[in-house]
Amino acid sequence: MSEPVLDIKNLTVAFPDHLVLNDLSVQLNKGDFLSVVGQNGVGKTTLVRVILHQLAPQKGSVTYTPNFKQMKIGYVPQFRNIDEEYPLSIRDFVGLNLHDSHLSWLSKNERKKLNRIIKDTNLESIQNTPLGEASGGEKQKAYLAQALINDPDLLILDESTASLDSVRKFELLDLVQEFNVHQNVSVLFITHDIELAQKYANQYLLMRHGSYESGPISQFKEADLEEAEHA
Ligand SMILES: Nc1ncnc2c1ncn2[C@@H]1O[C@H](COP(=O)(O)OP(=O)(O)OP(=O)(O)O)[C@@H](O)[C@H]1O
Repeated sequence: MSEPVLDIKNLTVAFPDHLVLNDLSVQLNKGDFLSVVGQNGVGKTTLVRVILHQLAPQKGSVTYTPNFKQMKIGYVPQFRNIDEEYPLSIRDFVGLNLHDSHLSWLSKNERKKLNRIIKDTNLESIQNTPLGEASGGEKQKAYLAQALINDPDLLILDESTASLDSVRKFELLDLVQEFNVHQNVSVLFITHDIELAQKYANQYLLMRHGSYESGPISQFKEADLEEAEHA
């Protein structure tokens, strides 16, 4: 039987002026690739903020296995442009997540980890390029490598493929799929792109204002999303 990584039960989040999440329950098992879809403002990022303990729900719970403290979570944000003058190379940027000590240099082990992730995310040939000079697809790959460097149990992609062209979207998600399949990293993928949502996921969560639907991706009906997107 699959082991739950996240068990989200009856989650309710309200801001002073409106209710955003209303009794949302969904489970993410070890090795799942869960696509989360739904129209703008339905609460996808709010859900992520609750999972990351940045926001406390009014009701409901998220249970982490083994527990929140021990769970390693990697996060890849939506594409944002980085100043051309940004001084760090791609390699140094990816390595930022390794620094958990006061030392300003990397240990032998950390260097090994960094070399491995740079290689596994196909960044070797451009690792010394300043991040500010990299293309959009390369920047997103650098964010992905940074999120993966500590071998997360859960990888959250928050519209990370938005504004990439279709070749780069598939390239990024092919990489994610490698880690999902071969290293059993569970993935929560927020997207408006139905093609990607269906191609890579084994599970889906369709969010509507106040009602939710989830299950194996084979049961996902595009018509439901269209209806939800235009509700
Ligand atoms: N701190 C806050 N205070 C008040 N309202 C908020 C706050 N954060 C989010 N909201 C509102 O909650 C709703 C859900 O926002 P959220 O960002 O979770 O939606 P989303 O589904 O991720 O949307 P999108 O697809 O546009 O990113 C929106 O109406 C938003 O304006």
